[in-house]
Amino acid sequence: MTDAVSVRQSELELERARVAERYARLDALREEKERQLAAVRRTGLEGSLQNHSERDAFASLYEDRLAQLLAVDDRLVFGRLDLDPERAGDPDEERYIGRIGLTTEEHERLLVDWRAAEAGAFYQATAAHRGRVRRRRHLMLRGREVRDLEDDVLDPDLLGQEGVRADAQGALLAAVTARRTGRMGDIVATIQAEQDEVIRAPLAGAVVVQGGPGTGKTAVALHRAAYLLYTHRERLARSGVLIVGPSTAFMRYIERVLPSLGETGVIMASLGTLMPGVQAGPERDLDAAAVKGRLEMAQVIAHAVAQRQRLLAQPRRLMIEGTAVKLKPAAVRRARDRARATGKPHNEARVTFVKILVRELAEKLSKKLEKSSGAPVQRDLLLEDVRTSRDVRVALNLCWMPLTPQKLVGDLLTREHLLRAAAPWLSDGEVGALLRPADAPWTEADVPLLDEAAELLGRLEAPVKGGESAAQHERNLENARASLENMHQTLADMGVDGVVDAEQLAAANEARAVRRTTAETAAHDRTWTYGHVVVDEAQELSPMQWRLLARRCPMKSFTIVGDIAQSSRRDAAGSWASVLEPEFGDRWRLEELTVNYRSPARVMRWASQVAQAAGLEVSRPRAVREGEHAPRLTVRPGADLVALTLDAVAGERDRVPEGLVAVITAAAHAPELLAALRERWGRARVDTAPLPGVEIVVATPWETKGLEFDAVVLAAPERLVDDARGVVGDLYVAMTRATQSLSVVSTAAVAALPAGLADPPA
Ligand SMILES: Nc1ncnc2c1ncn2[C@@H]1O[C@H](COP(=O)(O)OP(=O)(O)OP(=O)(O)O)[C@@H](O)[C@H]1O
Repeated sequence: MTDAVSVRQSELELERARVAERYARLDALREEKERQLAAVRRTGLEGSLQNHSERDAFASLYEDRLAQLLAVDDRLVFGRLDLDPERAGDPDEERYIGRIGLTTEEHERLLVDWRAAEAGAFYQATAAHRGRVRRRRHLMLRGREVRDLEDDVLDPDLLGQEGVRADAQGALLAAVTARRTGRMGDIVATIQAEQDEVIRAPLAGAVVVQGGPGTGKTAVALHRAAYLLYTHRERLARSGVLIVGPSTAFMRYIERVLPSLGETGVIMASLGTLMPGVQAGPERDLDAAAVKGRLEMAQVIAHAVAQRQRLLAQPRRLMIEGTAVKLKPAAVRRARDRARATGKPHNEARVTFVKILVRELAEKLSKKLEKSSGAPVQRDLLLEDVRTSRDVRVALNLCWMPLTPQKLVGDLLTREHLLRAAAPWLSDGEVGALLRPADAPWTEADVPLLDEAAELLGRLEAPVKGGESAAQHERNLENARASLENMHQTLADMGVDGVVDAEQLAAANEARAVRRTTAETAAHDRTWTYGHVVVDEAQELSPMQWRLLARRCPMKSFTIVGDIAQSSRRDAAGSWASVLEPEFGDRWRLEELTVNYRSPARVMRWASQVAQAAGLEVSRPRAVREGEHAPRLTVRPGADLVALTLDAVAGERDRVPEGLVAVITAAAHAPELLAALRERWGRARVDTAPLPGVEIVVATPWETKGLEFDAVVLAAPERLVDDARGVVGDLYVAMTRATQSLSVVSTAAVAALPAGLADPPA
């Protein structure tokens, strides 16, 4: 054995022992939490606690911690920093970096959470600016086992020592070339300096992260969410962090990243699920999407609401308990104006409208009754008669009907006269694009319209009084305090250490409430305002979708990631400034990511060539590797697309054994290709999403937005551009999904191919 090999071997042995020590501590902590949890549950069963909610609060506290401890098992430790001593004469310092922080029972530090300030140097130190860092060591684990290590030596004094390499890139390269599973993984072990800067940017304000394909925007956005939750735990546990992505397929793709970083409390939503109670599908009609996305739709909705507050053309005779009373247009107008003047939303202002008219009608009725009977009547009793009169109810409803957002928007999109009245400036073509059958399902483009309507309509039931949440927190805190003594005593009796304070217990209750609203925010609380919102693939959002999101976080604390060039939108703005101007003005800052970790350089050259030929301004990130496989183009005019695609897929499966292959194609071709691929490779291996066991995915560009695959076969590229009415964004997205290899197949004439596609660069 050479010296270098033996040094390396002994270093590996050392690290294996150190890592094992940290796993042992993790296991011990898990056992402890399991014991505590079991004890709490037992106390509940024995009925010795004040009530179930106390037991549940404690149980959920322990469950949360246990879930976190369980989630970080894979590659718990991934780095070591060797540091100069803080003061001369001190010993050298070693710091292990991992997914969570761990200490020994004696409170000595075993592992530093990657998000802690003390871990920052692991990501930021460079040879030029090394700070106290002498060496950065990457520990490469599979599961719990240390497979390899790699040193990045920053202190020149260490260079030349046996087994030591400088400026190592192996950990990064191993990560970026690994086979894809169809689910995004975390990058916590190899976050690069420019990414780290974005991840650790301050919470306040809006940060826009622009970057070409594969620069890690999604990864960075998710790690930033984890960082913010760690750093601002108090604040964000209560208000919550919302992560928004383009589609449910994308949300599924990313859903494991945060749990693997020990964070489970975020709320994830696709553009179609942002309106509670509405599950909207994609908007397939590009014209309708374009009109619905325009900011002026806010005005259309406002008009539509105002037009549901109608006046009377002529007096109306109403029968109340057998007596006729007249409702006059002027009275309705006065009541309407006073109701509007309250500034309340439609349904809430209606209460005022109804109250005024009921009182006036009761007044008239009493006068009439007094006149006919000659005796005074008790007016209070008449109010009830007026309120319950069928005629009155019908008349008042005709003037000012209580409305749900679904009713308002549904009517608007199905009844031409209502639409034209609310939006007289729309052209016939635009009106035609918006109108749809009454039973048409909701689409993503409808969601902001519904949200706008909900805002202007207000609640149907009585409004909840303000200031509830602070008062509620006080009450929670009080309950928690009251229960603690009893709880601690019970736990102490059982020999369990209940290290929780009242504030923690109250926060746990509230955090649980936030988490419950993960599903329920969507289901119930449209007005919930988040502490931070992360928007991925942000170039896809329409102005109306931005308006909705701004409402979800009035503090405008946002992380916005995207790539303007990848937009599918025909009316896409050419710059972030114009996208963000309406909601953010100039109060946002731009960060750029410049390195592509996904696609090989040879794939990117081709994709960029196509994008530029179409006049798209693309970021040209530097790819971290050239790639092994030259991209392939097969053009056979008039041939069978299915046969060509099957051949190409077979070729890619040979090139990238055990790789995940995607066939990306237009919606019109997807069904026949899916059927043919299933026939050839079996049903279980071929599907429309990268589900477990699937080896070949058939999808449209929209469905693959944000995703990646080892190899991509792009079938009928010309059709993608036609379907997008000439917008090349979808084609560009499709070409940039491959981590290893790309084949393009077409049965069109070469002249019909999108510009730049016919001659792939070498
Ligand atoms: N520092 C890193 N270390 C290892 N892998 C990384 C790193 N940064 C990014 N990656 C990997 O590169 C790939 C692309 O990342 P990601 O999907 O976040 O890019 P993106 O910019 O959102 O791409 P797109 O805009 O094309 O959807 C992912 O597999 C991600 O894990």
